[in-house]
Amino acid sequence: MLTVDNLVIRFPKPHSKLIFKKEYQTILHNITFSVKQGECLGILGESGSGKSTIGKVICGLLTPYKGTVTLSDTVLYGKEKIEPGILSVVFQDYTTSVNSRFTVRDIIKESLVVLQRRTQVKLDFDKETIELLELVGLSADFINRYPHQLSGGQLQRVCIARAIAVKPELILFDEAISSLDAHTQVQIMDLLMKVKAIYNFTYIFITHDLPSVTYMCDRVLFLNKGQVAEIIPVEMISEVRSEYARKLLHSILEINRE
Ligand SMILES: Nc1ncnc2c1ncn2[C@@H]1O[C@H](COP(=O)(O)OP(=O)(O)OP(=O)(O)O)[C@@H](O)[C@H]1O
Repeated sequence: MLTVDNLVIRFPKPHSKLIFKKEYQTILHNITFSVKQGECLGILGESGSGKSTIGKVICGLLTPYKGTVTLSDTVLYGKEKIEPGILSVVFQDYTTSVNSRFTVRDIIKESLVVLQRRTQVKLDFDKETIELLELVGLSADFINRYPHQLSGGQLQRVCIARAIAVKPELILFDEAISSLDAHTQVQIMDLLMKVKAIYNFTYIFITHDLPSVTYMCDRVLFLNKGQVAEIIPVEMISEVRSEYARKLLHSILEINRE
């Protein structure tokens, strides 16, 4: 289970007029939510609302000014060290999230090495990689390919295989399917649902996209200017109470209609 409690993130203002003191801009204001084991939480909000900043805190790229993030009884950013491989991230920009000089074998092996170290069980890397490739819908012969020899959808499948390979507690998807075409998006969402059912993974799904939230998520968190406007089960999404969530849903539906 992931628990985010009273998270505050602030950044120094770039053009502060103060000379001896830094001025700060608060980006996330006392964010509190939790995600149960096996649950998928969608984070929906306008551009600049702070969605990716929440993701960056959870995956350790940013340290909170205040608040705590706890994953399976481990306080991230506390004195305890995060166990490597406890969480995985899949970003939108799959081209820059892999080393272009690595083959698919090398990309996935990085995760398998972490898993081997954690479990102290010797792995047959090629066998595990081929199984993972098959799980994400790619045949064994992809193992020797380089990123430039793959389509966007295929490369994102490799990134998903890499994320799964460490058997993490939680996988964070930050706009992970947004740049794929509609058909590939549906295929990848089906794949993610299948993988989640097999491993009972916990997912956080950051997106602008309402249909993917309703398709994938159990609950949705509406983020407005760095504040939680509302958290609601997906099947009750048409009954949102906060003005922000109502307006956001309305504007998304209008755009989709056009
Ligand atoms: N390192 C940083 N320094 C200063 N400001 C930052 C930094 N990172 C993000 N911000 C600001 O924090 C705010 C939230 O950014 P964030 O990327 O989390 O938004 P988002 O909801 O993910 O947007 P999008 O959907 O466009 O990706 C933005 O105003 C952004 O300019």
